[in-house]
Amino acid sequence: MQFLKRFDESKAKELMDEVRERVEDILNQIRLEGWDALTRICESLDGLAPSKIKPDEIQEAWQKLSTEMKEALKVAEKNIRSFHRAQREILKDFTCDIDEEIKAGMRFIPVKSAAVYVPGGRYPLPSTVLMGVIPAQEAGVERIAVLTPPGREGRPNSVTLAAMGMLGIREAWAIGGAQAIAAVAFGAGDIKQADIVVGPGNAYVTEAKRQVFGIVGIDGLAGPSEVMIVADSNADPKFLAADMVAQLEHDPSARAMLLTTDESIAKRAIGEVYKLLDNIRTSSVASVAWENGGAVAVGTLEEISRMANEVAPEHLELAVEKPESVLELFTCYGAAFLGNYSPVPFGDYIAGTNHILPTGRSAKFQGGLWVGTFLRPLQHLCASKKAALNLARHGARIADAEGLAAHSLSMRMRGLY
Ligand SMILES: NC(=O)c1ccc[n+]([C@@H]2O[C@H](COP(=O)([O-])OP(=O)(O)OC[C@H]3O[C@@H](n4cnc5c(N)ncnc54)[C@H](O)[C@@H]3O)[C@@H](O)[C@H]2O)c1
Ligand SMILES: [Zn+2]
Repeated sequence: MQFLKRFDESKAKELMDEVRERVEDILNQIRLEGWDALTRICESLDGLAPSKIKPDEIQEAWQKLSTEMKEALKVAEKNIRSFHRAQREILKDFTCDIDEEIKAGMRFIPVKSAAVYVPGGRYPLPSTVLMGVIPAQEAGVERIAVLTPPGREGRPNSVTLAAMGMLGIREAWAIGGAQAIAAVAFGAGDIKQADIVVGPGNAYVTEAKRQVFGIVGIDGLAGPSEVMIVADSNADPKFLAADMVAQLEHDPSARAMLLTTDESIAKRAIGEVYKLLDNIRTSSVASVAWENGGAVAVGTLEEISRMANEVAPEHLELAVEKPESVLELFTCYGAAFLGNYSPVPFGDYIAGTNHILPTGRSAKFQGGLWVGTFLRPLQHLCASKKAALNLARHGARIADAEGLAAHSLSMRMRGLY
C-alpha cells in the first residue's frame, strides 16, 4: 500500500485516557447522588437542568411540522420499519429434537425497557430517533425512553421532537452526554433504570455506555463516525470526495479513508476534497477531521481488503465495478454500501438499513443495531424419563471429574427411577 495521506494518531490515546477518567467521575457522581448530581452536571456542561419533555410538546412538534418534512420522515419510517420487520421474522422461536427423547428450544423475548440516546451536541439528529426507536418497537419493547441534549435554545430540536411524535414516544428527557447514559443506567429522580441503553454519540457518550455495560445492556460502541471507501478506476472522484466529507463533517474526530486501485482517482479525489472543504458550510469541523482523520492510499484489491478487515470500518463503501462480488472479500464492517449509487447518507436517513453502527474497530466483534439488539434468545430443555438414564450415566462422569458431587447426584437420581 502506498499512502498519499495518513491519519495523525498522535493525540488519540491521550484524549481517550482523559475521556475515560472524566466519564468515570460523571458516572460515579450520578450513581451515588442521583438527581442532584445529574442536575449539577447538566448545568455545568449544557447550561440547563435536566427536564422531562412532555408528551403534549412532542405531539405538538409533529403537528406543526411542514408537510414536506412529515412526508420525508414517513418515507424513512416505512423503509426502516420494513427492513427491521424482516429481521424480526427470521428470529423465530423453535424447538428441535436433539434425539427422540430430548427436546431443546429457544424463545426470543424483548427486553421490557429500552433507552435510546439521540445525539444533539453538534447537530440535532432526528434520524437517530427513527434508527433507535423503530427496531425497539418491532422487537416489542414495552417502555421506550428517548434522551437527547437540550440544544442551544434550551429545548431539543423541533424535528427531533416531531420524529418522536410520529413514532408515538411518550417518555423523553432533555439530557445529553455521559450523564444521560448514567441516568438511565442507574436511575435518577423520576428516570427509571432501563434494561438496555442504545444509540450513538460522541466519545463521552460511547465511553459511558462501555462503562455501564454489565449494569445494563448496551447495543454496542457507536462512537465518532468513520468511512472507508474502496474505489477502482470506475469511481467518480467527485462522489468520493463528497462521501468522505459527509463523514468528516460529523465530528472533528471522524475518519474517512479512501483506498483505491487507481492512483489518478486518488489524486483527483484529494483535489475534490480540498475544493469541497473550501466551500461547504460544515468545513470548520470537516477540515479538522480531514487533517487528523483523513487517509488516502493506493494498492491492489487484495491489499485493500486485508487492510479493511483489520481496520473494521463503521461504513464501507465499494465504489467498484461488480461491487456484489467484491463484497465477499470484506468481512469486518458495520454496514456496506455497494456501487456508485448507494452513498452512506442513504443509509443514514432513508433507505432502510440502520445507521447506529460499530466504530473504533468494534466491527471486529459486533454488528450494528438491529431488532435482535432488543431480543434475548432464551434457551430451554426438556428430557424424558427415558433419556435421563443415558444422560445421567455420561453427565455424572463429567461432574465427578469436576468434583461437583451434587451435580452428579442430581443427574444420577433422575437416571435411577
Ligand atoms: N457510530 C454511529 O452509529 C453514529 C451515528 C450517528 C452519529 N454518530 C456520532 O455521534 C456523535 C454526536 O456527537 P455530538 O457531540 O454532536 O453529540 P452528543 O449528543 O453525542 O454529545 C453531546 C453531549 O456531550 C457532552 N459533552 C460535551 N463536551 C463534554 C466534555 N468536555 N466533557 C463531558 N461531556 C461533554 C455534553 O453534555 C453534550 O450534551 C458524533 O461523533 C457522530 O459521529 C455516530
Ligand atoms: Zn452520516
